[in-house]
Amino acid sequence: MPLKVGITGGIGSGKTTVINIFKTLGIPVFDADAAAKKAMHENIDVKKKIIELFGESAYINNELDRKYIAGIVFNDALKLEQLNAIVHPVTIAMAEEWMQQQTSHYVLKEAAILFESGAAAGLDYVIGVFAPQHIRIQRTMNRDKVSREEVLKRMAKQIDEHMKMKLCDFVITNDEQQLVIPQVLKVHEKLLSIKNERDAKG
Ligand SMILES: CC(C)(COP(=O)(O)OP(=O)(O)OC[C@H]1O[C@@H](n2cnc3c(N)ncnc32)[C@H](O)[C@@H]1O)[C@@H](O)C(=O)NCCC(=O)NCCS
Ligand SMILES: Nc1ncnc2c1ncn2[C@@H]1O[C@H](COP(=O)(O)OP(=O)(O)OP(=O)(O)O)[C@@H](O)[C@H]1O
Repeated sequence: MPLKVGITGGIGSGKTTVINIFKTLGIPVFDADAAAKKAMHENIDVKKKIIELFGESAYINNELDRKYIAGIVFNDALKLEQLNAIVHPVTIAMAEEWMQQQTSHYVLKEAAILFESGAAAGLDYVIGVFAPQHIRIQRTMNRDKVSREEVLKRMAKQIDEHMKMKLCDFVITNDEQQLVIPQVLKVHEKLLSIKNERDAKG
């Protein structure tokens, strides 16, 4: 069984960018955002609950209207909590099933809200990807073509970044000053040696 390793960091921290380096090292990655989206489109029970919560206009031609839902949940804490309660347990179960099938030394589970969703509890280690807030805001505004206010609203639903990093076992700084690849290699080597030690102990 591989080590189960989470990788987290707030919106725009550069998780996807860092993960692409781990992928070149042959490490399988579970994308929790993508799994949540899949569940919201394909899981009949999840879809039913979402329609109960947001009404028929939650879907247009069977496609989740993400802009519409985002407009509600990032302005209404209770609705976000209710949406999370529908989606997160299903996503966590999907990740668990996927991780059990992998044969590598370790696997990565990527999620912006790994601690917030309770998913970190089932993992062996967590890697944090850190970037300062002003860089994260600018990156997300550029990538998603959204306003500063929209980015700030999502940030407000995520644990403070410094606190999040304190909860992590490893931190990779992606601030455009420090080189990222050597930091990834260091964490990779460490995880391989932990796994080897674990296997040697039986
Ligand atoms: C509200 C939705 C429809 C908006 O879709 P949209 O395409 O605009 O955003 P996307 O899903 O790509 O998320 C972009 C970023 O927003 C932030 N974000 C998304 N969901 C949440 C959440 N529940 N709490 C806090 N931040 C969130 C994360 O930083 C994420 O990386 C969508 O984010 C959603 O369904 N969220 C609830 C499910 C969830 O928690 N997904 C994240 C699982 S890790
Ligand atoms: N070191 C870097 N230098 C320059 N641009 C970067 C760097 N790291 C990430 N970016 C850019 O910043 C944006 C956000 O990065 P990325 O999509 O990897 O973040 P993320 O943590 O996965 O975000 P989210 O939680 O929103 O999904 C992307 O457009 C990416 O290309």
